[in-house]
Amino acid sequence: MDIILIIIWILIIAGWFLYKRAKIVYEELESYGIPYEGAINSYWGIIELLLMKRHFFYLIDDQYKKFKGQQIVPAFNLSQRSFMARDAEIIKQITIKDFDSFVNHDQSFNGDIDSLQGKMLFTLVDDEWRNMRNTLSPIFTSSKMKMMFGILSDCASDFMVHYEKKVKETGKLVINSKETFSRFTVDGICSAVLGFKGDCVENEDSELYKLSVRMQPVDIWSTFKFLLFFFFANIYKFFKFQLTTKEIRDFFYNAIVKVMKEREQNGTFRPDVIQLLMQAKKGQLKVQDKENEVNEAELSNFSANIEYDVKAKNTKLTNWTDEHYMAQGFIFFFAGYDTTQTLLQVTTYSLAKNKDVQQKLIDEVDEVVASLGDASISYETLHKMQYLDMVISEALRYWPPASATTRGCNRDYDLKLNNGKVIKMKPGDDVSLPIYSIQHDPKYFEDPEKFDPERFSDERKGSIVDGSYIPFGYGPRVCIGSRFALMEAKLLIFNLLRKFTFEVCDKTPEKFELAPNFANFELKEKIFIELKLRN
Ligand code: HEM
Repeated sequence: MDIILIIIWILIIAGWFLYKRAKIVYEELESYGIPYEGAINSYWGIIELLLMKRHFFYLIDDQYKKFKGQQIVPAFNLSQRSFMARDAEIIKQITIKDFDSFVNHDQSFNGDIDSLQGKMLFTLVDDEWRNMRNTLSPIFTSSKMKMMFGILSDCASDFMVHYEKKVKETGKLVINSKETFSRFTVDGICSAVLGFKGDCVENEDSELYKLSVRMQPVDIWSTFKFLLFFFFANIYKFFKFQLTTKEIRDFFYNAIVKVMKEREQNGTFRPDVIQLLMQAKKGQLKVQDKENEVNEAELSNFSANIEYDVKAKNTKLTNWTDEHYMAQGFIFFFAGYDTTQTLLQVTTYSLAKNKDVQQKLIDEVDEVVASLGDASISYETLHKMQYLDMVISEALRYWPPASATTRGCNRDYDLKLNNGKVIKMKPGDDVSLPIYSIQHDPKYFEDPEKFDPERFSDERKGSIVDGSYIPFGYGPRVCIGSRFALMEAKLLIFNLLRKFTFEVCDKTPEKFELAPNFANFELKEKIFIELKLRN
């Protein structure tokens, strides 16, 4: 009985302490007309996350919907002031126009917080980030993507051989789309980035596939560590937690550092990311390869990456260690395979549900196949497929694989609101960009719950407001791997639709509902769809 009383008192005091802290942090916002209620929601939201009651995505979306009409509202963090932008103009301002005041992703990240995660491009800050981004950008230009196109085409062919054999036995096959597409994207990223064949599609017991599953924070302990990493960086640091296990660190050491050394000794060459990382390490990688560059702006809707100048003021910070290169291999793998498999899940599910869209895409695929004769599809031809680009663009709007991203404020900054008031932002403040929510805001996208690729047609795409469509983020800190992801996803959809149609089956869920883990696209009910052999 005494113990229960003590616990109740501890909870009351902790609750009162948190309330007072929220008041100090957010009180100032009330004077700008930003409801204080938002701050309390944030605290309650974090408790729900800790208890694994809801997915992070729903907290963001609820907060976004609750404060209709506001341009900026409080977000979720207990270590620093945190805001959520719910306005395309503000997103544009923060990510592009005033980028120099918002260079980094989040203040809690830095090199010493986690030996591997702290050194990835995603988490590097300021000039260290600028230098690394400049070093790595040449790896993801269209000329380099063309170089890797053959590697990914081979992965897509292996996938097709495997599944054609299976489907032919009965004429149709029900697949667990998350597992099926994860196996493909792990193979793709493994072959194109790490430089060896993954064999996850062919080999059901693949150790690499099992490792990729273990990398996802789905169990309580990993989710808890992730939450500490994001929301209570000081506690995370104090206990010297690491998000990655020794097994994962060893895998990436062997896959990146060891292979780089071996290739250097043996003088072997393969057109993959690891080779480009070796060139980048020696400073031999040039940003432009004009002759082979593809003008993607001419070829597709949103596939083109704008190259921003992110030159560092202090260019001397380039003495990268082996751990830095290992960290880049890790982030390319981690950020690359799960996002792209989510895109494939959403695309195939949406095509199965929207047969008219699927038929229109099949018509385009057939037209391209007829024009190819015996030749294989090229990088340029794939990117010229306009309807495929529209479908993929809509899938990325409908369910963006990354439902939010963040920017940390790195210097005093006046954020002007439409009501004439100015929020005085300080170094250490965070702004989250709610990718899913803004892409589902009827203010920007009419009938947002409808899967409608026509939004991206030549006639209509011009009316999309800048800053409201941001599946790969926005500005100089935009996803570095977007070209790779689009190429991989388009290639597989093209190959699949040559042979199969996607059908809804008994086990296909009516809608997506995310499981209550922290961050990744893990559904309560898995998506099963049927692959049916085309006549
Ligand atoms: C459909 C697939 C993908 C989606 C939707 C996606 C989405 C995103 C988003 C939203 C960001 C944050 C951008 C920002 O804050 O403005 C990001 C960053 C990043 N992504 Fe992706 N991504 C995808 C695939 C990939 C692939 C294939 C790779 C690597 C091969 C990759 C590597 C990265 C890296 C390294 C960053 C950090 C960039 C930086 O901080 O400079 N992503 N991605």
